[in-house]
Amino acid sequence: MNIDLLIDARWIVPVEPVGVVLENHAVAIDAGKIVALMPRAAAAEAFTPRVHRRLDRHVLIPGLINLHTHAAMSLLRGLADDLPLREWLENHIWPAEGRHVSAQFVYDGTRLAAAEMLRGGITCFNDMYFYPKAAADAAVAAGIRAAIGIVSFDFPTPYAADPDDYLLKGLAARDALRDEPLISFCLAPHAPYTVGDRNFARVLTLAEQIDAPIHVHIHETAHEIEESIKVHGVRPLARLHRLGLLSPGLIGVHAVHLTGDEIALLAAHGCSLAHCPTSNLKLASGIAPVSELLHAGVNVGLGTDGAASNNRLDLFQEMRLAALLAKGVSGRADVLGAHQALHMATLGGARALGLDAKTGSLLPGKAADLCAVAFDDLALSPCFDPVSHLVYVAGREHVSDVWVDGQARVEQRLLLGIDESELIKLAALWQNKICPRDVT
Ligand SMILES: CSC[C@H]1O[C@@H](n2cnc3c(O)ncnc32)[C@H](O)[C@@H]1O
Ligand SMILES: [Zn+2]
Repeated sequence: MNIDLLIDARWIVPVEPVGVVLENHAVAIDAGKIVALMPRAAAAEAFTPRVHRRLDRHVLIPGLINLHTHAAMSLLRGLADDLPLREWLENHIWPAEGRHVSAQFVYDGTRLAAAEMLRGGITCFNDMYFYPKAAADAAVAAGIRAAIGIVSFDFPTPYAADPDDYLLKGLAARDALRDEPLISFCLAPHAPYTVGDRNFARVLTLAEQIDAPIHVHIHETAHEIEESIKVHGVRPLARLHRLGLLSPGLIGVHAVHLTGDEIALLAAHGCSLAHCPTSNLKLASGIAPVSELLHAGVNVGLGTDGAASNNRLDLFQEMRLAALLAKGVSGRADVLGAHQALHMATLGGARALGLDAKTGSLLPGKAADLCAVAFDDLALSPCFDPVSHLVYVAGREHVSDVWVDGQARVEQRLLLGIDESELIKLAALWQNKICPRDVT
């Protein structure tokens, strides 16, 4: 059978079924989709590929899925460090966004972020930012899969005047991108402290009408919960429950501060969470109870959050940190092992986004969203267990090749179709515009 691409690899970790590691297998790809996974010799007999890649010292995994980011914020990376969330947002980030964020800012910032993510093995990101059409256009230009947020706040910004304006602009972006196979949309109300009940009700109605997930920051800080009790009489999660938002379509971001009852509530409603361990630590928000959430059956994916609070868009870092923190806080070395961390960074994210029929694991019929990690490094030698090394040793610098929808986007560590030096110059131009006025 003639096919587009055959990739031989020393190891393939399909993620589904859980725990499987295939040695000396090949993945056959045609028209952007995975056709088969089989032993190399059998694949060589069965297929005549147009392109045959031999990755003899590599592990091939599904492309990583960044379940929560604000991609364009890469242009604000390092602008305000070492601050807690409220001070960071109110005194630094929101003023800077008010002065600088435009469609061009979002297009340039998202291209910068997409390039960093692709080079680090990320093939899909879930975005929450202003000017979603510009973010989607940048994702398409970079060739990365993206779930784009139809954002909403109660207050006006240079992007939109009122809650209806936010939703109408988001819907217009969705309409403009409806034929783009790499782009899907989520409703993205910012947080319970910036979105009122009426606005949440509109978001829910719209999410049901267009069958899209709802992606919202929730229970990020202790202060958020105290304020909600003062203003609404209940904790934020109880408020979202009261408004009917808890469902398998809900992606809660952060969820650092949860009671046992709230964990059970999230599990009972089939909600997903985006765990962002680095951002939660850097903003001193706390540590999410991930082992308890997983134990209760909550679907958990991994997010970087924006580069202004992380300050990297690096899911290898998030996998390792998620695993280490879960062990450290539980006092149990056996919680959140390497396979579970990889599952969170791939299929967990795909399930949350409702994209698991398309991506997140290497099953025949799914899109060929793939990441090859080169184990040709003394730090990765010897290798008794490639999944252990992926999580506990490897870094994004070991990513050698990336495909999205069967298209090569990174080859032998080089981005294809993206001019890195142009992006670096563009970032410097934005830095000149933003500084020194915004540095306080
Ligand atoms: C509606 S656009 C997104 C909005 O969210 C802000 N933001 C970035 N990181 C966080 C975070 O960790 N918690 C809350 N809000 C965050 C971003 O600056 C945009 O204004
Ligand atoms: Zn965020």
